[in-house]
Amino acid sequence: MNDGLRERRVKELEALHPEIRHLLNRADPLAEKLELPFGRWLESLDPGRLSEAGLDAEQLRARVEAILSQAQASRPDAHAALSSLTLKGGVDKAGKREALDLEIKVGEVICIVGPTGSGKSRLLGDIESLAQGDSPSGRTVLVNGAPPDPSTRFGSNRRLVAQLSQNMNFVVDLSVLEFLTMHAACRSVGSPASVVAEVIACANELAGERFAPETAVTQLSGGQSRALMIADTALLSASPIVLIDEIENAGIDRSRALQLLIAREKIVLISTHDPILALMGNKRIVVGNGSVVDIIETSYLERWRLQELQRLDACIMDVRRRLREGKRIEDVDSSWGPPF
Ligand SMILES: Nc1ncnc2c1ncn2[C@@H]1O[C@H](COP(=O)(O)OP(=O)(O)OP(=O)(O)O)[C@@H](O)[C@H]1O
Repeated sequence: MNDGLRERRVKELEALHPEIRHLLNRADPLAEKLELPFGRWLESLDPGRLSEAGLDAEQLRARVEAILSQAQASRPDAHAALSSLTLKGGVDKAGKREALDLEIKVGEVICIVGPTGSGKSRLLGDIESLAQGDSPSGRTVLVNGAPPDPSTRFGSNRRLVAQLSQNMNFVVDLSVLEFLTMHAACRSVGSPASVVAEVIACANELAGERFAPETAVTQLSGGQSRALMIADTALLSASPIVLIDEIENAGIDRSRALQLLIAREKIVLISTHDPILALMGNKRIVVGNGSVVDIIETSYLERWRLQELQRLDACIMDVRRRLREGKRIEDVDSSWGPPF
């Protein structure tokens, strides 16, 4: 154990992270020994009691050290140095060379489009694993123009990339408030209560139906969990690269979700079949037969068209809301124009 940890008072350690408090309490109810340095506290533990709790002193020390180093790695400044991501071509499904050399800068939003089965998720997977020619596509991903070091790729703190996959299933038995408070504590954010409140407010803005802070995360609907994870990623995650595999269902306000992520100076890559999302990026990567076949910059005229599409989308969202509320739609706003 390093001297710094040995000398730190138990009181200080347990205040740093909820999991440490939980762990130390399991080993020994803390009240009387809070002022002890951690090293002395470990020596004072009753081995019988420890083994009843399914622990031993060495395991306890290692776990505390791991939690502290994870919290350190996920601090906002841990990846402050990321400036670009470069994708270098591999081969398509037929083994033909892929002509790809794309540098993506922080702040850019890149959409990935292409038919079903064309390789959109594979491309996201390559970025998630920071592939080095060792995935089925043979692509290489560079961070700041160079191959990432193995600790970034394989370390337990691979926080460079956050991936929001299509299925979000919670397994922990916590309320939304407890879950987010724990995440805020792991990230050591300043004013955690207000950040947590902001995440909940944002998630409720994105989700079709509202949920309360006391709702158990396992009780959230698909759309609500997705909205919660998007808001959490935008406001609480330290990862500067965010990968999103489709924001599909349940009436999530997709435009607002993307705006939330764009505002955070991250690199965002989103695989989508949705025309509005596809046009919201700075560029779109077109994938076919397992390789990138084109990279298209969103033009001024396309952005203009996007506004039209967003107007139509707002109409559809409004109809959806009305129908869900059991209302009729004969009296909808006539300014909707041609579709009605
Ligand atoms: N370059 C490649 N070389 C070999 N296999 C590939 C390559 N690209 C994609 N694949 C494989 O092709 C299959 C379909 O790809 P993927 O799931 O990425 O498609 P998709 O575009 O995301 O599909 P969907 O739109 O239906 O989600 C996967 O098994 C994937 O691993």
